[in-house]
Amino acid sequence: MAQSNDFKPREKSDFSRQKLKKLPKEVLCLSTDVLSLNLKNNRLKSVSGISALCYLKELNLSANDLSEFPQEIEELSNLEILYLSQNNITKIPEGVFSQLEKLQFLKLSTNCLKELPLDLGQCKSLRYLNLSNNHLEDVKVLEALCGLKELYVKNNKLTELPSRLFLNTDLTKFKADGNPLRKPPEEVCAGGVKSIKHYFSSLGISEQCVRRVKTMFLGSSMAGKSTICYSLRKGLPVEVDVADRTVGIEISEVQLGDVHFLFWDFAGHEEYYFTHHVFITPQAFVILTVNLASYDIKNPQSFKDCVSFWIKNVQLRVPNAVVLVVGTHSDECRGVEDVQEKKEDIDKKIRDMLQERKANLERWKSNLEEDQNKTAQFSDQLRKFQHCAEHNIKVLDLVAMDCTKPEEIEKIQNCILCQVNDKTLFPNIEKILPQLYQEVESSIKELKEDTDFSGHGVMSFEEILNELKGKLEKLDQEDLQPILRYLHQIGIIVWYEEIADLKETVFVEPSFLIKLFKTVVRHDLVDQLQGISRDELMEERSLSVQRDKWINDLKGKATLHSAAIRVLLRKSLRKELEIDDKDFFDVVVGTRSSDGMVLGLLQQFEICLPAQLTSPLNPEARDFVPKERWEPLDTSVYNRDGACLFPSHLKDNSVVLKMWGEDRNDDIQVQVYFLPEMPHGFFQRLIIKICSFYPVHWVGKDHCLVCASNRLVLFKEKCLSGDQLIEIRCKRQHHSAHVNTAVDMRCPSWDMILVVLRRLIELAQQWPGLCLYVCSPCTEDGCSDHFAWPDWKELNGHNLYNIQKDDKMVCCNGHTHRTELLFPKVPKARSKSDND
Ligand SMILES: Nc1nc2c(ncn2[C@@H]2O[C@H](COP(=O)(O)OP(=O)(O)OP(=O)(O)O)[C@@H](O)[C@H]2O)c(=O)[nH]1
Repeated sequence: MAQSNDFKPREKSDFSRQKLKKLPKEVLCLSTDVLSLNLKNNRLKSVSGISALCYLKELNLSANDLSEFPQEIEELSNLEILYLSQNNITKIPEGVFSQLEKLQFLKLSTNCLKELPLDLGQCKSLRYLNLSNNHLEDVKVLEALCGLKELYVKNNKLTELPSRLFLNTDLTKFKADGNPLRKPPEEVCAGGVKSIKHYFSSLGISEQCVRRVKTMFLGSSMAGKSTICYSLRKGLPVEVDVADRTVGIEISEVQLGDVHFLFWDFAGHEEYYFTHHVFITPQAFVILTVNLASYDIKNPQSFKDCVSFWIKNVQLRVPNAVVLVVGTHSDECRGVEDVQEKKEDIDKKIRDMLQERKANLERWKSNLEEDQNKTAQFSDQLRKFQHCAEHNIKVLDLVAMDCTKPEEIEKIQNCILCQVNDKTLFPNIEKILPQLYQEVESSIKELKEDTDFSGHGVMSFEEILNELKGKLEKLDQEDLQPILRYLHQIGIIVWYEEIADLKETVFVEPSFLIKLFKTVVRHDLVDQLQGISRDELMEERSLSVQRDKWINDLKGKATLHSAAIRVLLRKSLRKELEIDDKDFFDVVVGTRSSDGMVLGLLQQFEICLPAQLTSPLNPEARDFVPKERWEPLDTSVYNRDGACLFPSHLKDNSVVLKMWGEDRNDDIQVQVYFLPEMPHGFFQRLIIKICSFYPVHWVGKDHCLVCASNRLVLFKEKCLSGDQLIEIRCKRQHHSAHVNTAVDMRCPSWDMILVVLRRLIELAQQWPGLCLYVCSPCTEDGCSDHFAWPDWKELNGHNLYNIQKDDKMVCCNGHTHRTELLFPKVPKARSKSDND
């Protein structure tokens, strides 16, 4: 059809979220001049007739029930943007994409694609392509797309990526996490496009195949983790002194057969759990040690402490991890039968626990499906539940052992080797690496031995480059960056290039860093403070009264003064590492006028919150409004030499409760349920995240109150009928009669609640095995009904205020609520001006 002069293209047609099962007449009767059609979030199984809309430039068919690729799309030759994500498409016929010459943006994520059509390579205009969450094994066809700028292939079955895709295109954004990649390994991909480009160009010179597995030893204190690690390293039983507790994490390298193991021995004492999850990374092999002698079949707490706590934590972080349970101290049990009985008990309880988790997820999924029939769309959430139910942790049957016998050490060694060589359990321990990567790794290991750096291994990037150049002449900065990034990912070195202050610093001895951490994050911190000598105090120009205050503030307010941190760090460096170098102390430990590296790292890991000893709280602090620029308070007025708040040390909520008062029925409330459960330390990390944002705050054990513009928002950890949740509350403003409350109800309190909610969701993403369920409870006394929040993850700030369209909502027990008290809805009068 020729375009006439008076042709005025119509803008957009929106038919999203209407539960459509087929294209309605209104769509088919649309004038053919429509340019953009949104059919997202319906239940369409086909889109017959769509080819009539031949001027379409943008078509959104995401979140529908399409199982076949709609062939008619090939006739929409003007199409530039096509969304087809979140359907069940299994195959794309050949010949469609060769017709779509103008297509620039294609989103096909979250489908069931096993392969790509060959003619996709002919879509030369494509700039953006998202193929994440499919079953693709090969993406070679994409090599031909030389104009591609962004490519996402997360969570597929890719083992190799085509080199030309990186060497011949202008790709700037690329994500491939969650693939069993060997060429390049996932750890190289994590470094970004530049690193992958460097990898492929170095691979051209020469390559090597390495078999490497990160192995994490977890379990309660005294279970025997260090004993197994040391014994495997030596090939003989090694007795560990009872007084010699692992603090933090110990890292070592061991070669067993042709597999190179990186052992991470995690401390079993509870105080250290808080930092563990950061180091529990995908694809690792987990060895869970259980002391069989102290395990008590009859006491459910015993299973909880020794087994289920650990498995649940790993599962939340790495949902498809492989766990080998090793039962130690079998020699101290009451005979063979006792060992066998305990083994069977643990194996059975683990099976039941995993089954229960699955059943719980199914239950919540059915609830959501029921809600979906009544109210809104929950496709994202349903998919997440499905994904969690399908990706189950693999827990191998318990192997009992006596760590004091050489033959038992050999037995466990063979068992570990046998498991990692099982391709069904570990499909990708093999990695292809350029020769240069291996050479740099070996040279860094040699450097560690060098006396100049031994002990701390803190080096600048320049120093490393200069040192290595002595051995590898051609190595330059461009080579070293991606290789260090890779070595950081596999845990051989630590390099936080994203933290401005640490960009130039490389820790070639990761255990040094962990030793520094353990000085501050430890169970006996009060004892440590008490043990500070007079000389050590003098060095910090402090008196013993100050030390008493440090102890009192730690006990009473969970706050550790920066001066105390410096004293403890210096002491630990001198004692454990025999380092006594003032310049080094100043950089690592810090001074009265500048924070050292350790403080920066503790904050980076969200372990503590910078606190002020005499903080000028300002309840009038400017308000946060989504999408608007927000400036924090002028922090220059703060006393620089402050303190750190460790929320995990807090014992009660009295400070918070004093400020907040009683909960009231008319508080605006949102509840976020954690399924299957809340990760350890989640609430404390949320406190740190939120309080870094709202400088006026009060913190308690499991309550936290933040304030801005005289409005208070409380969030607290709760447990209701066995389900764990975080409740976010804001007191309603009470107005005099003449004020239009409806207008004021789009109050900043919702904005503040949403800030907390967004940060919470952001944090939860660090635990891929975690599902969240967000709802507003019915606030009538005694009513347990609630209103589930629909899929809102993808909604932008503006739409968030309109997630429910009706003015009133009624719970299943007949209680009516104004929608704006349940969801952040813009009242009509206000929404218009907002839109303007
Ligand atoms: N008799 C006997 N003793 C064992 C066995 N395994 C470990 N031990 C001893 O138990 C004690 C604790 O072992 P560790 O290896 O230090 O325990 P851990 O799990 O590393 O403990 P944390 O460092 O607190 O996390 C040590 O004295 C070991 O020698 C065993 O199978 N039999």
